[in-house]
Amino acid sequence: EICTTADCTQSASRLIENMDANVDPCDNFYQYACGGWLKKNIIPETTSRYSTFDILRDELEVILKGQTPTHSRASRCLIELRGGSPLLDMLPDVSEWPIAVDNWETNYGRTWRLEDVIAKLNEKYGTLLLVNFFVGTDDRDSTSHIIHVGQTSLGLVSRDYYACTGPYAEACRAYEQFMIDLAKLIRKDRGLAINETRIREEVTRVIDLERDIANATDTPEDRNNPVLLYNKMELGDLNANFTLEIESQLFNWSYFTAKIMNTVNISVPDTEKVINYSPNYYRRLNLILAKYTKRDLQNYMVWRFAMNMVVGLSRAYRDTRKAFRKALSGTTSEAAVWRQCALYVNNNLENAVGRLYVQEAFSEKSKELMEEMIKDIREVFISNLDDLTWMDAETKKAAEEKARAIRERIGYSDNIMDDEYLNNEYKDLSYSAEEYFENILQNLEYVQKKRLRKLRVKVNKEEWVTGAAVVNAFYSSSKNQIVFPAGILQPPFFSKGQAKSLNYGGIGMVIGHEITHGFDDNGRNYDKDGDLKDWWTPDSTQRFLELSKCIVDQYGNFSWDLASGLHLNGNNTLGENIADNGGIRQAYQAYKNYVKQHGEEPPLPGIDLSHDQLFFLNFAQVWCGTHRPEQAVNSIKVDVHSPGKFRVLGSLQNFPEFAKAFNCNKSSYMVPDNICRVW
Ligand SMILES: CCCCC[C@H](S)C(=O)N[C@@H](Cc1ccccc1)C(=O)N[C@@H](C)C(=O)O
Ligand SMILES: [Zn+2]
Repeated sequence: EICTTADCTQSASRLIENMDANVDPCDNFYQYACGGWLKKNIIPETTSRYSTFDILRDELEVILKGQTPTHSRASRCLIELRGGSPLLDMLPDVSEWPIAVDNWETNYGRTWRLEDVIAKLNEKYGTLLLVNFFVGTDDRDSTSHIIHVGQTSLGLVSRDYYACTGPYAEACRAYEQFMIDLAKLIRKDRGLAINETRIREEVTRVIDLERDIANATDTPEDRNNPVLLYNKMELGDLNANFTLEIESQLFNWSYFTAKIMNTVNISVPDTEKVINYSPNYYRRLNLILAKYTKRDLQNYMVWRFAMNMVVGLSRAYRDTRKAFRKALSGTTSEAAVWRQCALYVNNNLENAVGRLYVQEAFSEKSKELMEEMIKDIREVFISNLDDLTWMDAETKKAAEEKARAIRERIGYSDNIMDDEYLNNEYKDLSYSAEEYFENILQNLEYVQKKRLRKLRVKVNKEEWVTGAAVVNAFYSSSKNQIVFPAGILQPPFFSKGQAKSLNYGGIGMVIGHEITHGFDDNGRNYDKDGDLKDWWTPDSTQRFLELSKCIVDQYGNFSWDLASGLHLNGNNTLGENIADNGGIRQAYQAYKNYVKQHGEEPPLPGIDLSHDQLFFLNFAQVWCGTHRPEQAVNSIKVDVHSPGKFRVLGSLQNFPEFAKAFNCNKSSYMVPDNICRVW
């Protein structure tokens, strides 16, 4: 008989609302699953992407709003009253922004050193520029931390934007105008003359410099093999082999490292081992530096810092960024203040916020249900190894060991419920209601110092890689750990009262996704202890690469209308696509096992679909959503995930059980001639 509980009724109505039953599921399952959602939902002006996922995150912010003191009106007024002064007052600390001050050469240029500025921006402002110096887990010794130097991030999010043509033209124009407007506004506030021509000239040099830097960076495709990235050397070798020279001043790596690590009382000898993630970038960078002056470099670096800080200042300063934000995300208005605050506080005080969220919204019962599902799906992954004709027995054995070694984290870390632990975590922080901007600076320094201090400390494998109030799930290759924060343990992914078909199509698929990450093009390079060690036979590696190529090509063939027809990057999204393809298979088989053991579930009211079909429908509806065109171009360049629509189409095209569940015939779009399968 039909299930008429509240959970069944609610989930049935949600499924019916979101779908478009007039579409043939075998023609376009995404349109079939989400047609109703797409008709009813318009992207709000304040968001760049709007989907089931984003709505869950918005709802989470509402819960946080209820749990945290609302943002006082007074402090909003104070932010307006203070104008740009909090930023202007700290610029001298980073040797000033030449374009927005007079006599820079006299007051700063003479004693200026590249190492000093990069180091200060790093250790005090958590801004990693030009030389990306950071302390992280040693890929080949996951119990230790080690210094890394990598390539810089870019103001225009991806190196491709610097072509400044086609879909990138407006972003470049807006980026340049943003810098001009900010420089003029600061000079005006400082009562300095504004020579528009001179400002434009200097801004052009900064853009040219950053374009050269962008072209010096390795592409994401060249950085997806962790084995090739792992270049271990001594700190002293950096001086010998990676010369950086600016106006005939040699960059001293030892002096630079000391400048940063002295601030956390850690001495680093020249014999210290470091990892250089991007040797080629540093070789190319030196050639570029020869073309520019100290002033250009300083203009560039302070700009990259200031451009991110205007959001914490008055309206006039925030407005300089509007056109740039529109060009990169498509939004035409800022998110509501309380949402900005909820998001900021969640990102900066994740354990305090996580506790409030868990107390309000998480039920302990979820934990044991999740443990059972993880057990089921882990077993399915392992038993599926037997079917893989492409992997030899030796490699299969190692794969099984790694799969069994995966540790799980569900809901939240017990630490956050421990008052002493939490008070200790925040003991060095002291905020003031009148100094919003300084509070932000305090957080930047706090987080950065915490990271730098880890160098001489062992990796804590028990530490969670995420807060609890997060609608997402994670895999950590160095911890060989899968994590399901409380935020994702809710409908449509999961609810103890909803049908198992929906739970397996929702969170079940997520569980499979995270487990499969341990075996994707990146994760497969790490062994069961999270160390970069090859546990594959050459033959199995060869076969893995061939089968992955099928997925690279399949997703690379998808052209995205919202991104003016740009094709997905099958390489940059490979890991997530392999994870999706594994996840859907494992979750489905786990569901079939469940039914075999416990019998068919009662049908849902008002929707005459089998539970096999409901499994796929719920999986697909997680991805109902749409993007603003600017955001689509942005995400196709930087997001490691394929857009939701293609995550649904790609993974279901590769899974014959889907076609069977919907009786799709061989000629339909959802049943391609050849399918890809890795796990
Ligand atoms: C920088 C990357 C951060 C997220 C990476 C993890 S593995 C991830 O991909 N999580 C999945 C969770 C998931 C899986 C299957 C189905 C639904 C949801 C994910 O897709 N995360 C999206 C929302 C994201 O991080 O953008
Ligand atoms: Zn993932």
